[in-house]
Amino acid sequence: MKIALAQINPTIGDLEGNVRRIREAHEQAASAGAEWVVFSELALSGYPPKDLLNKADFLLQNRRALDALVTTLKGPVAVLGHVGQNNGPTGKRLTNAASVFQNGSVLCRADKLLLPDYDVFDESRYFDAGDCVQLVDWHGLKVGITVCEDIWNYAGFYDHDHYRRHPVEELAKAGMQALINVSASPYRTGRARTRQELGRHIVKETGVPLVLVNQVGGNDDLVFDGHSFALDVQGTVIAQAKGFEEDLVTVDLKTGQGVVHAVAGTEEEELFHALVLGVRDYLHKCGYAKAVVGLSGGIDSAVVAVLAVHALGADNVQGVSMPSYYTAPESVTDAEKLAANLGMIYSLVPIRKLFDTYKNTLAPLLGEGPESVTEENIQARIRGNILMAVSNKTGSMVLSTGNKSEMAVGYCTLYGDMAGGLAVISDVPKMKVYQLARWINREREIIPSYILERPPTAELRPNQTDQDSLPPYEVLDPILEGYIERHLSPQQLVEKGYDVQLVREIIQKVDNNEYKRKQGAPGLRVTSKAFGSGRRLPIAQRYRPGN
Ligand SMILES: Nc1ncnc2c1ncn2[C@@H]1O[C@H](COP(=O)(O)OP(=O)(O)OC[C@H]2O[C@@H]([n+]3cccc(C(=O)O)c3)[C@H](O)[C@@H]2O)[C@@H](O)[C@H]1O
Ligand SMILES: Nc1ncnc2c1ncn2[C@@H]1O[C@H](COP(=O)(O)OP(=O)(O)OP(=O)(O)O)[C@@H](O)[C@H]1O
Ligand SMILES: NC(=O)CC[C@H](N)C(=O)O
Repeated sequence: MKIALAQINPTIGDLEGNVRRIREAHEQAASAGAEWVVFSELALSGYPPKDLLNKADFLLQNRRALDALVTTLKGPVAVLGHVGQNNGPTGKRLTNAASVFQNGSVLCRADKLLLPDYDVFDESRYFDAGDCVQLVDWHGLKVGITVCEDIWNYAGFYDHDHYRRHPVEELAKAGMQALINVSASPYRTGRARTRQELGRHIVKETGVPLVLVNQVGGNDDLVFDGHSFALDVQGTVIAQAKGFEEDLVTVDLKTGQGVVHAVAGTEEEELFHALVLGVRDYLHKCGYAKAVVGLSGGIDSAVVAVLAVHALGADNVQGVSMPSYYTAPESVTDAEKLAANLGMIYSLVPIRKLFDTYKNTLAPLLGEGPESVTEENIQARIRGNILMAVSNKTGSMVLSTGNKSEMAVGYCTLYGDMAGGLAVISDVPKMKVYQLARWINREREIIPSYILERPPTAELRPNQTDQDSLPPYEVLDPILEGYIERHLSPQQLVEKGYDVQLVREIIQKVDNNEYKRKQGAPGLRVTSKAFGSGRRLPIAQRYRPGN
């Protein structure tokens, strides 16, 4: 049985474009001699379609597109993820389905049995779970068809431990001889490895080969890394699609002969590709080709500029240096050097005069007295305003540069440096930003070395450094990771050796700044818990953790 793993990058709601991609991949697979072509979860609509599923016309378009594919695709069997719609009084709403069809006949439709509702997933808001597992008989070979989460609850291996069903075990009991899984499993650090570990666990326990086809591409905050694969019964990788790009690989389940691409180097390399794909797809899928970013001469904007240039091309990225009174000369020269190294567009717009005008204009309102956070924020907001003006005039999108550590504690200005369409590194803690920068510079200096060496500073008042307001990032980041990603209590953090007062202060800052993050641009999710759709907290609330 020769199978093609069709790893396509669908755009949510672009039925026409997605159908075209599906047809092209099907043709390519047929030319490569495949008998089956497997696509990813909800490949037809793109994953996740969210409340589009509440629109009758969207569902109609989906149904028509599916019908057209079922009736017109000739040749190999297709396994396609799509919205399951039920004609007649079945009592069901929609399902998250994978249909198996060939030359006009539907051989089976597997409705997803386990609907994830944790973190960024919200599936039972839209879908009903399927009733039973599905096996297709292919010339005597019983092939189990599953949809993503269906395989993530198997013999002690799970993402979420509240499901009562174990679809893989049910399939094994029903005599399954090969397992297919259509997935939309988003990237986070190490995820591709975890997926394969799960796969190896399944094939070893069940004794059947596994083919898993994952979506690739960015859809809003989520980045799908692809990395589709097939494993034989020993757990050997017999097909491996590339990471972070469309791909089609074939494998013969009988002989174990398949295309195996080398994947994933270091964690930093993977993160870099995930962020580049996230930026490219967010902008392109929103209809933007160009981006603009404020270049402060600091590490965050430098890394964002590098990512943007890789995602969009140097000619499509503009960096703007906007020095104020407190900007060190090196900040401007380094911004210029960085732009030159990247070959991107560079502009210099000093903001001193604008800042003076603001202060003079506001003096009657704000009174005399020393400068404070108010003036710090005015500078950040002048810069945000300038970047948005460039965006409006040139049709580019502003990329905001705040990292996860700052977003966590609110060390950022609303409508200032938080202005922008996409928060590129808002799920990357500051220490990781440095790691990424060192990886970027691994062969030659792209980010000027002084940017990596200087103490981090917002340069919004004389001689300011981040450490005037925050503990060193080496201390801050692990506390944030414990609190946000691992849900540790203050007491558990203290038991890890952190100062009790410090832990309390940091947690309070995180909790108090929910309002800022709610108003911030969407950010690319690259960890197990990002700010955004997977972390929903009330804003006006008074809960404080006990011990
Ligand atoms: N619950 C709530 N719901 C909605 N809005 C709420 C709110 N609580 C306060 N607010 C509003 O938010 C305002 C305070 O927020 P905001 O104006 O942003 O300013 P704020 O948080 O007071 O100050 C920003 C801090 O970030 C630092 N910063 C700025 C820029 C860049 C960097 C960097 O290193 O990258 C650091 C800056 O030095 C300063 O210490 C309040 O005046 C109020 O208007
Ligand atoms: N002088 C400047 N010129 C252009 N943009 C600036 C300037 N200062 C700040 N910005 C913009 O505001 C963002 C917030 O930067 P700031 O220097 O306040 O703190 P940061 O978090 O340390 O960021 P970075 O590491 O990029 O400096 C910057 O990333 C940049 O996009
Ligand atoms: N689409 C899904 O069912 C995704 C859930 C799955 N456990 C994952 O993240 O890989």
